[in-house]
Amino acid sequence: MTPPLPATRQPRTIIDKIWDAHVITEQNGETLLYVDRHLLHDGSFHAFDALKAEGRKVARPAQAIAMPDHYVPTTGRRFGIPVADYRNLVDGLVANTAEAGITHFGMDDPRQGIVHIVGPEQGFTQPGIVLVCGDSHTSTHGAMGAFAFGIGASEVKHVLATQSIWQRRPKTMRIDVTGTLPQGLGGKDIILAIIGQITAAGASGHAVEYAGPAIRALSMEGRLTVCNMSIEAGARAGLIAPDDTTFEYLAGRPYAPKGKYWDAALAHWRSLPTDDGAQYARTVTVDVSNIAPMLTWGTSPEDALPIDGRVPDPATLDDPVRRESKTKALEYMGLKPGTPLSEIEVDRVFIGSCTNGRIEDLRAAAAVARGRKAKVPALVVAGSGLIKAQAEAEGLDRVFIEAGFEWREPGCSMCVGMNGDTMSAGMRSASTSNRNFEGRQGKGARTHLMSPSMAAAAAVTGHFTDFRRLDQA
Ligand SMILES: CC(C)[C@H](C(=O)O)[C@@H](O)C(=O)O
Ligand code: SF4
Repeated sequence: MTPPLPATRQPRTIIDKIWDAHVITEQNGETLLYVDRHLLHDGSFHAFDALKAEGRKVARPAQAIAMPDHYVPTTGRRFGIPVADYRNLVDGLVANTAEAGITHFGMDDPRQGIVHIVGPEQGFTQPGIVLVCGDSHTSTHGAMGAFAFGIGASEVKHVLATQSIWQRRPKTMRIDVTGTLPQGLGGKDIILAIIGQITAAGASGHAVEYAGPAIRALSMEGRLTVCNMSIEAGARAGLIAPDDTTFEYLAGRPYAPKGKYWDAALAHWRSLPTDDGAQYARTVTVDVSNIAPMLTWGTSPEDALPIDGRVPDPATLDDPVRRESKTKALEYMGLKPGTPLSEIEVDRVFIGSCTNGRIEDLRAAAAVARGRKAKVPALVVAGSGLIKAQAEAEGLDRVFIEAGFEWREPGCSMCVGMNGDTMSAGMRSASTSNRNFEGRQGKGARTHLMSPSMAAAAAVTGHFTDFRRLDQA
């Protein structure tokens, strides 16, 4: 009889491979994982305060980068931050990182932006690494083949002090995205279709690998959008095996390895994809060949439908708990069952965030805005200073400004409104961000999630519109 293969020779998923390579020790069902890279933002002050209170120091400052994103103003930056509370947080990050010797991209540094945009952009995010950040959308970085997840403030302190973190091994789940995505649709449509199908709790407790032809065909930007919203399906992390798209994106970026180190890294990265025959706890298939541009109607990202749909009727739901929660959602959203989505009017448009604030997103929105005029106030907020500069070099800022859109400085902005970019109660937005929870963009504000093309189409028509049929709208 042939002896069984040792554990490390069994076919493994990419998730298992990265996990196994980072185990330091195990205790009571938990694993101490080595952390390769750590991202810090202006909400990290609790962790620095706690570290100081314990008289401890940052163990590996070279393995972190920091930047303000949540609290930075998107206008009038050269006058500083007028609100003292926000200013103190942004200044606090400057002081904490200077003391620890951590690289910091300040508000006037062109590299500043949303952490989840800047990590990949700088090549700080790489395949095969464990990357953490005190922010739920850290799953974004999984698009480059990293095992990346959000952590809480006390865990941020632990990582600062030890460069390691205690974790329970997540269950693995594969989401196969099959079919050919219709022309003009992108990562946002895919992830909204996935969450619409599996629900906001569909991946709870799992680390998800997105696979299949529709994922392989996506650009790096589109993949980042998909992985960004893993957390909105309840996943602990979401990742995509690295391939030539990943390597081409990474080559030459400031933190990417160079010369012989690049060659060695590439050989390692090519060994990461899931082995044939590897087992996942769960597998789900989502076919995207026939989807139309997707948007949400309710207060959960799972409330997603194609633009040719109608507001659903909760009365038709069998489960009383869901019936009640969806009825409440419609009440909050001020919508009636049966209303065609394309007849819903909007008051505000937000194009930006770590979901859709990348150059490809701005190009897609500009293609719709070009030669048209915004009917409602629309904000365009690049995900980083470098993306803003690139967009300006391509003349996209002129396209937006001529169409009556506002062209702002980089940050989280109206995705969460922590910097004051909010809208008032009862207002309705078309937003390229990732969360449509009650109050997300201001108390009583109503958020509809969609792609940049769809948000721009809403801006120029004043209602939700299939951007592919704009000439008939
Ligand atoms: C403020 C921050 C910690 C929060 C997060 O964890 O995601 C924010 O980025 C969000 O998107 O809600
Ligand atoms: S852009 Fe939005 S989702 Fe992303 S980190 Fe900022 S607040 Fe969170």
